[in-house]
Amino acid sequence: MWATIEWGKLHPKGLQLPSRWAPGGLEQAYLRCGNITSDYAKTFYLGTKLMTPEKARAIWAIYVWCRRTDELVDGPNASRMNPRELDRWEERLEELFDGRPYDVYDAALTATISNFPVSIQPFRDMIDGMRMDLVKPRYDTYDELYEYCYKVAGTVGLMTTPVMGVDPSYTGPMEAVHRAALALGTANQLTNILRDVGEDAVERNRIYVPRDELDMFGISEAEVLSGMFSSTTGRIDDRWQRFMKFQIARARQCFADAEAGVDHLDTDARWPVWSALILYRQILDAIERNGYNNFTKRAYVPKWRKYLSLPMAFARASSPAAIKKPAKLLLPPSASAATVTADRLAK
Ligand SMILES: CC(C)=CCC/C(C)=C/CC/C(C)=C/CC/C(C)=C/[C@@H]1[C@@H](COP(=O)(O)OP(=O)(O)O)[C@]1(C)CC/C=C(\C)CC/C=C(\C)CCC=C(C)C
Ligand SMILES: Nc1ncnc2c1ncn2[C@@H]1O[C@H](COP(=O)(O)OP(=O)(O)OP(=O)(O)O)[C@@H](O)[C@H]1O
Ligand SMILES: [Mn+2]
Repeated sequence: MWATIEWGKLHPKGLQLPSRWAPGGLEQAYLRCGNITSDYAKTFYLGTKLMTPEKARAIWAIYVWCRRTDELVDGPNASRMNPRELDRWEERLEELFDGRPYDVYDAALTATISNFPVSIQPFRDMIDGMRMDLVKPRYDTYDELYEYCYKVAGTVGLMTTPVMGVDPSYTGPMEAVHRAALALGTANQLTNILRDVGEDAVERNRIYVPRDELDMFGISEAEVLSGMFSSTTGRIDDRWQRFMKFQIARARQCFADAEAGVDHLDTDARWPVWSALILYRQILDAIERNGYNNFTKRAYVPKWRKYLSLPMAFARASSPAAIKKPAKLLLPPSASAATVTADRLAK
């Protein structure tokens, strides 16, 4: 049975939702998205509470859609995943953008896109990123990896920026904000990849770090698959340490490219974004503290550091001086790879 619920006014086409999925209507749909967000990412959820309720719940709806998309290829049912399922997921996406959500979580997103100028393209691109994950276990170059990072993470920046909004006093080009949003997504994804090198290689036969860069440091694919420990010292191989220094420097550069953009966001969005940036970036420090062993040690940010970071992020978000910094644009992927040359870092 289909019931038109109170959000007809939100969407020009009028929204329809099976009533069994919307016992309390839109409010319930959003609340459920909020609960899922808080289950998966408590600190981040807390950050969204500083935003206006309209923005916060829109971000939760986007979060849940992204999380579900990721679960399709990464979750417990992932082994049954195939391109057909992703095609179906994309049809559902088109339908929900057309005002015909399939379930209650989709419905929250339908309402979101009618409230904020969110475009469908980054959502399509994220599904495409998941398709890449199904068929592409290796990356030859950083340009290839960058495309993957854009699709699975840069897209998140493009989805959420129209909800968070830019500061009314910002008069610069929107392009700079979008580039920063892309940079933060890329930085997070690169960090995620560096944290999980061992797990991805051993459990999933995936190597995301670029093959030509492994070559540059004289590292073979087989060595990555078996863990880069020196047979004489038993410690992480020197080549791997140098390689990781190079990778970490590039990820840090992406975080730096994102920084100026955060200050252009609307005030209430800055804290959650600074928190995400500061928390995620610390995973890189943790990899260093682990002596670059991302094969048998998982880099994580200890709780006390996390909680220390939140007031730091808050201070950073509230600092008016930060706004005066000139916007810095993200270099194109190959240029940005070139700025942090292997030579400089291999010392
Ligand atoms: C306000 C804010 C921080 C919003 C982002 C919230 C949001 C909608 C997140 C969705 C994340 C998600 C589930 C993506 C699916 C693909 C995926 C899993 C990507 C990886 C995320 C890390 O998740 P996790 O640690 O749980 O990974 P595991 O699966 O457990 O391995 C990613 C690394 C990508 C995360 C990317 C972002 C959070 C993008 C951030 C960029 C912005 C919010 C734009 C900010 C704007 C400017 C101008 C700087
Ligand atoms: N200790 C950690 N170290 C590194 N990354 C983390 C850690 N905890 C969570 N994350 C990542 O940071 C992102 C934000 O999540 P959040 O910090 O809210 O995680 P949480 O585990 O729910 O937090 P809490 O410690 O408050 O329960 C998530 O995508 C998560 O993968
Ligand atoms: Mn995942």
